[in-house]
Amino acid sequence: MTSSDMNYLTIALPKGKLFDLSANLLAKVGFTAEGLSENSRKLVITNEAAKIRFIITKTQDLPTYVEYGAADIGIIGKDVLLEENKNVYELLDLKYGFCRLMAAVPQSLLQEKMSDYAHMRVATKYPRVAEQYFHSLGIQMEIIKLNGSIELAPMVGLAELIVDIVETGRTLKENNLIEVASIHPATARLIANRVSFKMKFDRIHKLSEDLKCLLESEAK
Ligand SMILES: Nc1ncnc2c1ncn2[C@@H]1O[C@H](COP(=O)(O)OP(=O)(O)OP(=O)(O)O)[C@@H](O)[C@H]1O
Ligand SMILES: O=P(O)(O)OC[C@H]1O[C@H](OP(=O)(O)OP(=O)(O)O)[C@H](O)[C@@H]1O
Repeated sequence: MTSSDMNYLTIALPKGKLFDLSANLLAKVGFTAEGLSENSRKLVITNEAAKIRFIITKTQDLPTYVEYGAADIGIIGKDVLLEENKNVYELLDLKYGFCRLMAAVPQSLLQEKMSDYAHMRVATKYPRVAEQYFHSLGIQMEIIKLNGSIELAPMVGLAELIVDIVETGRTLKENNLIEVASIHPATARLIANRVSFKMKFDRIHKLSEDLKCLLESEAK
């Protein structure tokens, strides 16, 4: 299956926190399929009548599916887009999934200025974002890539700092971590494969416009 199948529009949705919000939003503009659920073990769900195909991916892999055209479009957090840095079009800010990328340290390691953290270890799920951020400050750090529960790393001496996303701040607070730098805000984005955007322009453009109108009307 490839999106070169001109009859279908293939939409990638990520498992996890953005799945339900994204599936519900798309349903409101008529893009849905029977059995579309994060809990389903089916990874490809097709609506034959509407010529829509959904694929369900791991969050971090979604931009890769869209870059290679295995999906025409997808929905993914800006944090993941910044980290994965794939060659895709970002069409629309969907204004949900609010969080921000930031750096934090345990209270006991708090320094006066960012340069005081030079050469310390940073645990993160976002090594590229972390590397770029510290590089932009002219600070060299040792980046340690982890896949989750990042807040654990400073508590057990794996790293001094973390770079992660924060939403409510509850996880930081419960683990005695203090935010020392805000790196980038993030929300869910509609993205498109560059070739698909040209070849299936009418469908993708209409979907993007319909979503934009819906978000504007819901914001009123
Ligand atoms: N509190 C939050 N925690 C995590 N992600 C959030 C939060 N708020 C918004 N988001 C957004 O939701 C996206 C998906 O989060 P989720 O935790 O499902 O990611 P994941 O990497 O798939 O998780 P896991 O690796 O645990 O399966 C994030 O990339 C981010 O854009
Ligand atoms: O500010 P808060 O509202 O507390 O949310 C932030 C937390 O949520 C995310 O973790 P997630 O639940 O995705 O688990 P993970 O650490 O395994 O990625 C993120 O990595 C933080 O740990």
